[in-house]
Amino acid sequence: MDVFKFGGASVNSAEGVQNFFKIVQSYKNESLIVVSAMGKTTNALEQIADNFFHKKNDLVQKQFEEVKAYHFDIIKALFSKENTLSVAKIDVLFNDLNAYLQKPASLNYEFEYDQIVAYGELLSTTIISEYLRQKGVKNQWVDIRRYLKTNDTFGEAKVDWELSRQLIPTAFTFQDTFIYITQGFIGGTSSNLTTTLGREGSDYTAAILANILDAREVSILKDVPGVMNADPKWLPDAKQLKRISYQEAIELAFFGAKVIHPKTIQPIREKNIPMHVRSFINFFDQGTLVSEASIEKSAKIPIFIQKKDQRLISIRPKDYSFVIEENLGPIFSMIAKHRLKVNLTQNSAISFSLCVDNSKNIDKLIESLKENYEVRYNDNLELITIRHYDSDSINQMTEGRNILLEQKSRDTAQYVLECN
Ligand SMILES: Nc1ncnc2c1ncn2[C@@H]1O[C@H](COP(=O)(O)OP(=O)(O)O)[C@@H](O)[C@H]1O
Ligand SMILES: N[C@@H](CC(=O)OP(=O)(O)O)C(=O)O
Repeated sequence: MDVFKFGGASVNSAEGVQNFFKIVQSYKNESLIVVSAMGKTTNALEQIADNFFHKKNDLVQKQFEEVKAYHFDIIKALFSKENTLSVAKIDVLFNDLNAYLQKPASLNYEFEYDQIVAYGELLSTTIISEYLRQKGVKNQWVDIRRYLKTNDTFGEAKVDWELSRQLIPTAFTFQDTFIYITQGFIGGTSSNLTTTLGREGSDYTAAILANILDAREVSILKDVPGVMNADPKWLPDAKQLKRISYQEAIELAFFGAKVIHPKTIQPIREKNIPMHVRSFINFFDQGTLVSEASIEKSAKIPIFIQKKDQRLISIRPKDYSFVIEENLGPIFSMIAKHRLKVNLTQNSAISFSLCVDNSKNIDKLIESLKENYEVRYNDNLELITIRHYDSDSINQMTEGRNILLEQKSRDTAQYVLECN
């Protein structure tokens, strides 16, 4: 059995869904297909959740109608007039969501977020499963929330592996069907409340299912030919990497290469399952193979990762005491409490610097830190990471730029730079 993951970009239009059908139709093995919300639907639902929580009802209704119209444009192009049954199934989901939005919100923001945002994947998978059925491709739609169990950390739920290992094999038996369609990114608590695994978590869902079901391989379908040595939207002459090791893939994801979700590699590596990152446009092209095998020469070329919108925070104890473990412990627990992603740290005797993704929680962190520390920061910075760097690649990235902080290890060089 093979696991596929189709991201939002692959199914952002009726043509995308038709292309999905062509790929599935041409594939002859048992397939479990994980799908994300269509296009930028999760972003739109995030806004609805935010306005719902803050009781901005007019905006909620307007944005709900926009999401509905976007999906119905696709539905109209896909379904025949006679296929009222499929359209009715999709309508049920919109009616459920609309009914939810009419009720008062609870006081738990993350809970409300998950209940609303999960509709993106419920809608996309229903539309796709029904379209395949209309085209005569037998498949089974699975509500993954019943089988992929998590704790109740809404917004970033942790997988309950023990329970999921018991339940997931009961859903995907391949007895009556060759093809399963299910949702990425979402799960359910043991009391069946909807949760999400964190933004862009569908790759992770594919990896979890592959691990539990001992898949033969995983294919992640993207709008790029594979993993490149840079985001081609940033550096257009980026080169494709034909083959990389699990370790390299984890490093790339950790440093922020958006092409693979950071949590994806661990579950497939544990079972030594190969993963192909390949184009949904040219599905039969080779793509990038991620596996145990050592990095090929091609992967040893410099790999560039850009993270925008960074903040560099410098912290100094007010009493000029050394920055040692007893200071670092409380600083890191404050960072964890505010759920911030630290991308780089550096310390001297009496100061500690960290480079973090900008987010609304940073100001709260800075306020908390100011109780015991002097805090300074720079905004609107760029963090560039170069794996397998050499002097040319460093020059290419830093020449003529103001470097605020730099750090090098044997394999990786990182630069916090002012934006030009
Ligand atoms: N090293 C890289 N190689 C390939 N693509 C990359 C890389 N770094 C960032 N990307 C970006 O990742 C995008 C694909 O990932 P993503 O948008 O998350 O796909 P999806 O949401 O469809 O799963 C590409 O369009 C590309 O801009
Ligand atoms: N739809 C979710 C999950 C996801 O992984 O999406 P995508 O595969 O399009 O990145 C999100 O946008 O966060």
